[in-house]
Amino acid sequence: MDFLSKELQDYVLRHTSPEPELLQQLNRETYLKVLMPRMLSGHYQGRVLSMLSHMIKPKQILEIGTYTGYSGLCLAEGLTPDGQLHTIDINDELEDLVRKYVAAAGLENQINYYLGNALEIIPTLNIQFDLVFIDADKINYSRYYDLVLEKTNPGGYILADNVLWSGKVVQEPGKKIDKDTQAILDFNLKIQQDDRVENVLLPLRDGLLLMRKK
Ligand SMILES: C[S@@+](CC[C@H](N)C(=O)[O-])C[C@H]1O[C@@H](n2cnc3c(N)ncnc32)[C@H](O)[C@@H]1O
Repeated sequence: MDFLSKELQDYVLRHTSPEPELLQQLNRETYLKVLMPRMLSGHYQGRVLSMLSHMIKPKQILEIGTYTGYSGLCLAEGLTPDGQLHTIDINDELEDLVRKYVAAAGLENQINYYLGNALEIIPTLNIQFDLVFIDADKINYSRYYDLVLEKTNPGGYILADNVLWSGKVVQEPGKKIDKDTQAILDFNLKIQQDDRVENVLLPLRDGLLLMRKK
């Protein structure tokens, strides 16, 4: 679902910094070779993630849901020179592609890629994060939040993608709510009621929830 008209989307993109060449290549290769390429953040959201990361200047970033590595490379743009990004994905079929682009970006020493279930890997990470990006299976968003909140520094940020879930969060009353939509509804409500964080839901692409740990 598009929340802006095609004309406005084009205008917004024409007034946003261009997509870096390497990310254009990764974007193209994902669309050519990988299933469900719409999962990739893409030019506009990628520039937003990069801008937010530059504003935060994180030393430690956690990303849940690497996919082909696009959003991770965007977030890594704002790392401090000695900073590290930790990114987790359960799908090992994308490993070669991810590692190829991490190497092409010259970030092999700053990006730590973990293959496996994020619910099992996060508890093993003995790291405090300045920025966390939740972008994996929607059903587990609340669990990821519970796992990462204690590992987020006070004043640190947690971002969650797809929180408008193609507009299904406001579907007609009486219509059956599927499991993923219910999980997103529960997650959004939980954050709104949690006074340990301040939160702003941005209607950006499929909805990006920004949280700041107090
Ligand atoms: C929406 S895609 C991530 C897109 C990526 N962040 C981007 O913007 O380019 C979601 C990813 O989460 C991964 N995923 C799903 N369940 C997972 C789990 N339990 N642990 C780790 N990764 C998982 C999927 O394999 C998929 O690659």
